Amino acid sequence: MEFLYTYEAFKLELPLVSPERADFVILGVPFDGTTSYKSGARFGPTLIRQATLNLESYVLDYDIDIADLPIADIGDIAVVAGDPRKTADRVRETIEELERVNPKAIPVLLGGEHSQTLGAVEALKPKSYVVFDAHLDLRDSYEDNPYNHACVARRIAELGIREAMFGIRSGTREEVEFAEKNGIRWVHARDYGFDSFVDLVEPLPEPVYLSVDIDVFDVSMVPDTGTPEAGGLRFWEVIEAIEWLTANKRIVGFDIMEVAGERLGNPTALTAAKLLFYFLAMMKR
Ligand SMILES: N=C(N)NCCCCNCCCN
Ligand SMILES: [Mn+2]
Ligand SMILES: [Mn+2]
Repeated sequence: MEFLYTYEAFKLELPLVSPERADFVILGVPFDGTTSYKSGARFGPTLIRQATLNLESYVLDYDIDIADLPIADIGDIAVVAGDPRKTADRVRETIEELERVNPKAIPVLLGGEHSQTLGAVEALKPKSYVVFDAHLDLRDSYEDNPYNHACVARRIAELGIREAMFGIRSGTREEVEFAEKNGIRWVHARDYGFDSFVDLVEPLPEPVYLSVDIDVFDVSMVPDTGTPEAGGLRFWEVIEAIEWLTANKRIVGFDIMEVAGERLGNPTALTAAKLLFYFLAMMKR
């Protein structure tokens, strides 16, 4: 099928099916318009897909071969350079197009700036937003733009969607106060543990949208991202949490955002690719 705003990208090197028949639909969002520190998010989708070439499709832990799963790759969103709102509208419209032909498909976004998660959430209308991120992303506006990547959780909260955040280690006093006033619960990276994850996520209503800003991981693992932060989570901490989530909550959408860089095979992309394969496998466990 044809989507209005996507173009053919370098696709995932797995046996692929059409979006009508897929359980999972990969969508690249190469938007890089509001990055405040390190640029290169426009290469995120390509970097992640290319990094998957290094991986076995068989995931040892679950005895699942993701080459056996019905996965589609519908390419990348044609971005409106410099306009995160217009680009996120295209993300929303693309996912709405997909919902019309296959309402059961789970969109999997590869990004690209975190600002673009808003478009996916607007289309999918989850009741809860679970996010791994170094940053609160609760600013009302940043660099004069309310659709900046640093505001995405604020815009999502304003839709009445419940939120829980993990791996946080950066924010402003205003963001902390906004979270407090609006019942947004978050766990500092220093305090993070599996039990804290279950405590916060268990009471959340379904369905859930799951977002991983790649900068949640320690900067040593993910140096190629827009706003890297020391003191992050380890790979298996995030995997164990998502294992619980996929086993216990209905997930309607997933993304891995803020992957950047200009060198193929960079550690950030390798981390994102591994996370992608684990997510797909654990959804079918
Ligand atoms: N959500 C985010 N990624 N936020 C990052 C904000 C960048 C803070 N710069 C601080 C600059 C101080 N001079
Ligand atoms: Mn972040
Ligand atoms: Mn973020």
